[in-house]
Amino acid sequence: MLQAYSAAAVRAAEQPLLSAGRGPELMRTAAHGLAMGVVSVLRSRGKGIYGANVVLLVGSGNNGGDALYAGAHLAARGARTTALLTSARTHPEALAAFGKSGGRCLVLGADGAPVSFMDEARQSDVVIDGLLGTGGSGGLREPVAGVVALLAEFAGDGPAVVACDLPSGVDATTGEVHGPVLPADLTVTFGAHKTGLLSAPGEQSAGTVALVDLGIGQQLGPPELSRLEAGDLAAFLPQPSAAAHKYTRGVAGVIAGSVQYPGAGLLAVAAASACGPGMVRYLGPEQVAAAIHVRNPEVVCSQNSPDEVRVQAWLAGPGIDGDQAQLDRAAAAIASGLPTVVDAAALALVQPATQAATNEHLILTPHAGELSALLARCGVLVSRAQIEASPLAAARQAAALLGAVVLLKGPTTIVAAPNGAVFTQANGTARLATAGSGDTLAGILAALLAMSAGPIDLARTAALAAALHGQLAQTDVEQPINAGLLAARIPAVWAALSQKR
Ligand SMILES: NC(=O)C1=CN([C@@H]2O[C@H](COP(=O)(O)OP(=O)(O)OC[C@H]3O[C@@H](n4cnc5c(N)ncnc54)[C@H](OP(=O)(O)O)[C@@H]3O)[C@@H](O)[C@H]2O)[C@@H](O)CC1
Ligand SMILES: [K+]
Repeated sequence: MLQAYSAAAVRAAEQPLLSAGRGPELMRTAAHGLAMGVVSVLRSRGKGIYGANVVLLVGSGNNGGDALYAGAHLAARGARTTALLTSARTHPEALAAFGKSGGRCLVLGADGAPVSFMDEARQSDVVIDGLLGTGGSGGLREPVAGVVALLAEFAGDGPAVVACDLPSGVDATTGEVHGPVLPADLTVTFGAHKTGLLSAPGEQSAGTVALVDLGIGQQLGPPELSRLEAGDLAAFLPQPSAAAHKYTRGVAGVIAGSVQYPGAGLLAVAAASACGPGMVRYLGPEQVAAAIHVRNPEVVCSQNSPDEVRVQAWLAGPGIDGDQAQLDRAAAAIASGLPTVVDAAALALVQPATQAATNEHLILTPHAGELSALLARCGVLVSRAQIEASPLAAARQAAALLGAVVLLKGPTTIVAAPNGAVFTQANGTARLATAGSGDTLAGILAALLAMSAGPIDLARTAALAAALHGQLAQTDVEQPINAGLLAARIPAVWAALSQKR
């Protein structure tokens, strides 16, 4: 499991080593890791260090110092290195080491970078972004911001970008992005993953993240957030025991779809069933049930109320807009006390928790717009755009106010629990942002809840569902995909993941 920490927590963990006078050693280790990252990027492009053109963007703090020491390492091995010093202050020892190794320095003027630097950067093999690290606050300021905006324009098919600790302008703790950021191909981060590297929108500028061990692991407290990796998926995907029968394997109840929107019911049921629970019960209109039976004859369909049937977990909400009977069933599922995934139209039925009615059995699965409406019901007015700019904070706030697990969909899916636990998953690609994809996720999650034995960790199960859902888009990445194709991929993807046990 990946674990990430705030900038303050990483600094606190480093402090004993700094107090013991080991700061220079830490910086050397960090810089060496950064240089190795640059070498790996050069190799992936068929180049060696000797004769490579490397450009450094150097800020006033230790982040710039790391970049300069890495530049010195590369210059000493034959790279042509040019640093753009962006502040009157530069880490003195690192600057001296860089100069001694043959690195060249140019200085940022009030009106921007020298033209020769921009030309060189455009033709370089790698740009090292060492402007701001954990000490940064707010976005890059002018004139650096202008330089970065220009570099970002040609970063796609120009030089590779390697970020030092984190892409400058990404908040290390919140993942918020203020102003222009140079999107990195590789981020070499030091000591521990920073929360901002595993949260949207910052994560989308980080590229691949490589961690350099600084030996501070023992000093780090509890993580701010966790991320399930392949081995965790293998361990946590439920496997039926030898003695299992259809009821012990779990029954997932699905309240989704309506005459007007039958597709949501079909997609949710198909996904839930493909996960292999003991049974899927569908509650909804006869017309939708008839369509479900064409593709999923194993599903037991009825027009019952949730109180009249036995399940281990519910999904309520996809495609039930405007269907009063379905909305009534959804309300009954929410009130049942069973683990319940609340999606789409059913989110409007959720009220802030009271002593009489807790929400601790609920997993809410909004997108940013739906979360904005949920928060408004708690008296917090934040727009969809504000949530997209700061999804980690919004998901946390909603989980605390509503007393329920919140799975906020987005480029990075964020799962926040009322007890403060947070998972983020970014297994999916933009390929999953298609109509009906959320219905599939909701169906998977309901099945996983139903199949879980013993006390269920709702947040971890939600993260597991998001990760499995994301993995469905990772096979045959060249093929176009739509939500209708996803359920059929579940068994093979599940089996492949389980083999990593
Ligand atoms: N700690 C350790 O043991 C180790 C730390 N390591 C490295 O140190 C990094 C943290 O270094 P750091 O604390 O010096 O801060 P850093 O991110 O370089 O920049 C802060 C400077 O930038 C400025 N500034 C702030 N905001 C700004 C803005 N928006 N736009 C422009 N400028 C802005 C601010 O100056 P100010 O403007 O406030 O005067 C301040 O001087 C960390 O990320 C890692 O790379 C590694 O070597 C391993 C060991
Ligand atoms: K940086």
